[in-house]
Amino acid sequence: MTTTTAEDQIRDTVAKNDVVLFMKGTKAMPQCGFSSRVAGVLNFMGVEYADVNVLADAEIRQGIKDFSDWPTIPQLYVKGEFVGGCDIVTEMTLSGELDQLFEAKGVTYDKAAADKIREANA
Ligand SMILES: N[C@@H](CCC(=O)N[C@@H](CS)C(=O)NCC(=O)O)C(=O)O
Ligand code: FES
Repeated sequence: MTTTTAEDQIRDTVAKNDVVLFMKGTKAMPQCGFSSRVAGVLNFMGVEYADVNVLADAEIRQGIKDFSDWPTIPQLYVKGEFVGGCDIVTEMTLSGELDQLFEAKGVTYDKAAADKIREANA
């Protein structure tokens, strides 16, 4: 008999999707401002990503914190690597580091949209 743990599910999800956002709510209907901000950036930048609603599963909600050793939600993963939460993703968007990461990892995104976010926050 095999059992699927939250950790197995998390590993599988980040292995199968280039970009994954563990968040509260969904990309279409975020349930917290921090999750909403990161989903909003990814949506605006036209990034294809899987959204995992931690509010739907208490074991995933805890499991993702153990997986990354990071205490909060949202959590962004690119090509299996933990990138950060809301503060880090916001800073990386404004500094252009997120663009660099997507380019280095071969993730398609709309550079003009990223520039617009930076112009609006300059
Ligand atoms: N400073 C954090 C803000 C995120 C945050 O504080 N999240 C809290 C409230 S949504 C959280 O996940 N708490 C643990 C939990 O709700 O399981 C970031 O940059 O992502
Ligand atoms: S759910 Fe209250 S701050 Fe995120």
